[in-house]
Amino acid sequence: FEPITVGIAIGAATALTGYLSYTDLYCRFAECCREKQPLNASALKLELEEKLFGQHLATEVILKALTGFKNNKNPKKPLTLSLHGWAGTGKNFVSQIVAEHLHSKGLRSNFVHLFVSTLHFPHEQQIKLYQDQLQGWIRGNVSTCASSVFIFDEMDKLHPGVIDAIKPFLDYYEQVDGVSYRKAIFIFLSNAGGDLITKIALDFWRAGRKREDIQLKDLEPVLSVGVFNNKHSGLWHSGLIDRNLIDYFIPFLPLEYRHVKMCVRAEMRARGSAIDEDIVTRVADEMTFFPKSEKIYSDKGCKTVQSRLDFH
Ligand SMILES: Nc1ncnc2c1ncn2[C@@H]1O[C@H](COP(=O)(O)OP(=O)(O)OP(=O)(O)O)[C@@H](O)[C@H]1O
Repeated sequence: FEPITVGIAIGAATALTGYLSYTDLYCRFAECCREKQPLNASALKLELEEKLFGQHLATEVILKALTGFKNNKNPKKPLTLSLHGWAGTGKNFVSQIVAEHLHSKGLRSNFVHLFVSTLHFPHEQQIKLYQDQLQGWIRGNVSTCASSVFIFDEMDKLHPGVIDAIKPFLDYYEQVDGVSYRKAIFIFLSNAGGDLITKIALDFWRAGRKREDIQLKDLEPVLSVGVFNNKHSGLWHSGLIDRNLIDYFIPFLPLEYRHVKMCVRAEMRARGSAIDEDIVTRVADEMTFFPKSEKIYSDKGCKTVQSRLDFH
């Protein structure tokens, strides 16, 4: 080897490691968009199994969808998940967990964006403006970070048509105006279809069948058609469904008395208190249950558990 060649090689190696450690150092203090960072599927599985109660279908589908998508080096379209179910059954809770596994700061990350219909798109007269803004926001954010996550809460309160503005981004295009959306993830949350899910869960219960025996195929087709035909679903006659751009319709089952108790215990644990079964029972007994005759499912899921616990 000539000394000059060796010198260049050493120089290049130093520059490279210097660059790498600089990047590492930088990303330790400032948030970086790590597009290629793999998903820790077993950690996600463990967290969902430990923390999400009574949602065997959602757990299974979310795991499958995310691992498949993140393991695919060349996805043909962004991942689109539509979460449906009764109030307080864990849709926001799961989105938060998923967001944290994709970008460690979760909902506080610069690459995770939460839109709430009644907050961000309240006026029916402004649909055109919202569509333009939405396109601009999404284009800007995906240009900055290809693996951006967009969560749309309260889809059922979104004026019909608003969401169709993002249809071009969800489609099978390699690029739209020079930006590729294929690594992005879109999550829609909605109460629409909650009645259909409850009906099927109730049918199983009345037939003496186990809740865990409900399969995705019992619910997914009913859900997609139901949501498409529901004027108040945010996806009414939506091109997103028409064009099969939603990859998974994920049902959240209504929560039973035993699940509410599990939520109370989880909350006590999170507060660092010892589990007091008397209090657990008292809090769960204060919740209201439906249908009137059988009183199986909690009206508000686990939603008011935290505030109720404050009174005990
Ligand atoms: N299945 C569940 N397992 C564990 N905890 C739950 C579950 N469902 C709800 N919770 C608890 O209740 C709180 C409220 O639930 P969450 O906000 O996720 O409901 P939601 O389905 O998004 O309701 P909404 O449709 O009204 O927005 C969560 O922060 C969590 O603490």
